[in-house]
Amino acid sequence: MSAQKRIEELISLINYHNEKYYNQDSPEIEDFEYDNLMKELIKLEEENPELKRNDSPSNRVGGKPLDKFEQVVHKIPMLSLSNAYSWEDLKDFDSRVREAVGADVEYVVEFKIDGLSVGLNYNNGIFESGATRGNGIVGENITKNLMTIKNIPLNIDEKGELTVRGEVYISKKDFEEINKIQEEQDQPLYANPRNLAAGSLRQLDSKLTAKRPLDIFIFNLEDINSKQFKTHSESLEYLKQQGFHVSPEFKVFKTMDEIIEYIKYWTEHREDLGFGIDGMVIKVNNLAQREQMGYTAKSPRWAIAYKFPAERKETKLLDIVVEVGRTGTITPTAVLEPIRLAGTTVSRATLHNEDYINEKDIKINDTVLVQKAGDIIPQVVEVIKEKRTGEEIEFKMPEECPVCGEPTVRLEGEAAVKCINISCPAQIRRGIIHFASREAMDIDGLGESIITLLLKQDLIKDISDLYYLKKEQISVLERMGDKSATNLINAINKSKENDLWRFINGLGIKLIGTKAAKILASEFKDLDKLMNATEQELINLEEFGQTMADSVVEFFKEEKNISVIEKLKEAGVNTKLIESDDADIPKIFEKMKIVLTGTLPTLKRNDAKEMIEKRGGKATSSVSKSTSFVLAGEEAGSKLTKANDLGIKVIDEEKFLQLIDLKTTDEVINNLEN
Ligand SMILES: NC(=O)c1ccc[n+]([C@@H]2O[C@H](COP(=O)([O-])OP(=O)(O)OC[C@H]3O[C@@H](n4cnc5c(N)ncnc54)[C@H](O)[C@@H]3O)[C@@H](O)[C@H]2O)c1
Ligand SMILES: [Zn+2]
Repeated sequence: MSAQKRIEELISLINYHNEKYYNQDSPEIEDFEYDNLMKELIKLEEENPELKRNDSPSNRVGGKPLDKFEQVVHKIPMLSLSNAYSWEDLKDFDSRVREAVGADVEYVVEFKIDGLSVGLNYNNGIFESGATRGNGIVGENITKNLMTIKNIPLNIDEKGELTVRGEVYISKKDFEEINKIQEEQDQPLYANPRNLAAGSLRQLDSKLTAKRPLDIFIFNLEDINSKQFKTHSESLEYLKQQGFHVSPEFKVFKTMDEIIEYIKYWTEHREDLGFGIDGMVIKVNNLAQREQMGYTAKSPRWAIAYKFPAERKETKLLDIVVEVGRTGTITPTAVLEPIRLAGTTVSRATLHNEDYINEKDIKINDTVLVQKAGDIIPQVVEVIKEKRTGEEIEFKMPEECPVCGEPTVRLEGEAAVKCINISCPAQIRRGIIHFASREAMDIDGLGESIITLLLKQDLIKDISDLYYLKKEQISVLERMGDKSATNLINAINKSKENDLWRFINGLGIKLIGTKAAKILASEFKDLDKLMNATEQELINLEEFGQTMADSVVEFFKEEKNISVIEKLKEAGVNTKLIESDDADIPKIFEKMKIVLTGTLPTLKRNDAKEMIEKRGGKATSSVSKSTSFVLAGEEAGSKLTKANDLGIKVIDEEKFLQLIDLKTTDEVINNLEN
């Protein structure tokens, strides 16, 4: 695969996983797999700078804010942190700092709390509003939910305007307890305290948030209009006085050697803490020096996060069992002779996937080294081969789903073996929730609780059954009535008219999110055509690659999936692209690749994009020889330089608006040449 194609695919995949991790609080892959995708992308971008896209996730923070919450633009951008994994990384950081601001440097070292970042705004002594990090620029307004956290003061003495940033977290004890309840109720476990904190805080109903034992540590004063501080440590002391629950144990140091000693101490003792930390954050203390060093698009240059290595111990691997996750991934889990590790008793460890087991040559009855990393869930790192006795038994991943019995698949280029049967009981509830969700079929009133109820009462077995529900079946359910039953039936019926991309997205094909669903809908126009698409046709699509193509092909091979789709069609659910009035718009940009860059004076980026697409053009993000023209606004940056280098026509908004009124492609070309 060409570098360009792979970059495109990596961007699609990373965006997809960002969406799952940051927006749905339910990652589908392990952090280390995600980090590998990101590393591969960064490496390819470094090797091919001309292919680097402005919208690459490698220069952005986190996910995108969900529109179920009110969106807020942060007064101060909420960035991420760059990472260090070794003493050497820390020393490099130290050199960079000293090079930038001189030898006289002080650092503050703090815990890196494993939670969710929030910003809090105060004015006139009152807590006014608070938001999640979102994409760093725009976050979600979660003020009401934050008000339920008792360690967030609602009133402070400071009367000026100020913004603080902190980490909302959940204690280790509560994390373990909640996961225990999840396990008892056969619900998915939370991967780490961060996902749990995030899920709890981003509830639409703050009463639900109030039920979760959330707490907060404040770690930065972002902005204050009534005072001036010289150092970060001074500002933290001040925040303590104001009644904030400031990150404990922060300390000031002069040299990296002392910092390393301090970090070593906490590496040993972090288990004594009641809350989870996944590293230590080192920050330049002097605020003027911070300003001098500045920021990258993603993180401050004056801080770095040191991530703890995992703790390890030896034990016996008694058995390997498999579990089908809510996304269909079949994960092998090691059953261990219990040991104490990093403060908790460990009797199970994840083996990730088939390759992992093969690479490490892990067998039942082996003596293994187990580690607990930032992810909380322990893993088997290696087999102690010298301790083999000949009693070891080889393990094979199941060829059939242990829950529904359908054949399992392993997609090209993917590590996971999966059950992709959309009516597999192990994943059905989640699949239906996804189908009805806003980004998919958008069925009003069909939320998690009613879906659970319908499943419990055996009224539905898969998504197609929704369209066969009768009002009388619903109105008798708990907390439903005649009116809400009618509303629900109407909403379900209305969704039959949805455009094709919603249907495709709703199917929950692995790795196919909203964006990919839209591409598939506009390319194939008809579900039947998509169902017969070849792998090569799919790979050729923009932003697609082998892994995604494979996932689509495999999905439509599965007989169960076909029968659900047939049932949906019979119910009258639309499976064709809805060609809107856009049909009348002349396709003057047919076959053209148009790059949008910078901020346009009046048009919003998305609007310009839509105008291009409605006229048959492709709005792309990287300038190349095949670019037809560039529509540039203010601060257009590197793309503009590149277009000029390649001799590609650059136009402004005014000119663009002239083009829009033309009737034929020839007219456009003539106009561009003049
Ligand atoms: N598994 C997946 O699908 C998936 C997807 C996306 C991201 N991820 C994981 O998420 C990580 C990236 O997340 P990130 O960008 O939030 O970075 P990060 O969590 O590694 O570090 C930045 C965050 O640390 C927090 N923090 C805690 N204590 C702090 C302190 N004392 N000072 C300053 N900040 C403090 C802040 O909230 C800040 O936002 C990666 O390691 C990646 O593996 C996983
Ligand atoms: Zn199954």
